[in-house]
Amino acid sequence: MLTLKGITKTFNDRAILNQVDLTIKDHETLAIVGPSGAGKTTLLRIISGLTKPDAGTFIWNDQPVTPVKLRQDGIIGVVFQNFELFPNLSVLRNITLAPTLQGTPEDEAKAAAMELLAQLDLADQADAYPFSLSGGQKQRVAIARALALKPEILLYDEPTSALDPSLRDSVADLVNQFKRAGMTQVIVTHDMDFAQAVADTTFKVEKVQ
Ligand SMILES: Nc1ncnc2c1ncn2[C@@H]1O[C@H](COP(=O)(O)OP(=O)(O)OP(=O)(O)O)[C@@H](O)[C@H]1O
Repeated sequence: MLTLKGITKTFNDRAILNQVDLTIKDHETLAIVGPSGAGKTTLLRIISGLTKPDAGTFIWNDQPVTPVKLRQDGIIGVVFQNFELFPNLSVLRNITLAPTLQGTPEDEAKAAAMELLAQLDLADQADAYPFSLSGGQKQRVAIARALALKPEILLYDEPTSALDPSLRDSVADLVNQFKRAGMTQVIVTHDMDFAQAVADTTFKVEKVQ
């Protein structure tokens, strides 16, 4: 369980998040919703260790922790809104890069990546480069890349917004499949129908006046 307490963030003297408390329970899928500009992405970036809060504490399984450490330790994985794949690396290499940098032997990392690609219906794209993939395929590679580090919590930033609306249901199916497998997931979305289709819990970020 990850607990955030008193998360506060100001940009250019404008308060975006003010004393936000949030608990992410094991195995739940939590949707972070709220109006545009309320600070949803900022909160996700703080949980990912990509943005430093001005104040606040994080407790992981009863121990104080920093989000940077959680991400470095592979406890938190992130699927970015625009996928952020490495354009000069094949699909397979996009997925094996972080595990091999962390010391997993190349063969082992490749075998695990091929398994993930097969699960995500992408096995035939292992040698492709990101430019040749559809939006939905890029997203699944981004998900495979995050899963390759075996995170305990998977974060998604607006997973439906960079995709054709017709793909929304397939993203919901995937998220629900991971949920059934026991994954803990946190999803920033402005899409209330999507949130309703996947979330066990909804957390609303309010705009600070
Ligand atoms: N690095 C930054 N520097 C300055 N202002 C920022 C920065 N990042 C975000 N902001 C501002 O913080 C506010 C919240 O942004 P954020 O992207 O977190 O909102 P959001 O709820 O995710 O919005 P949306 O639904 O439109 O994506 C916005 O007004 C944004 O302009």
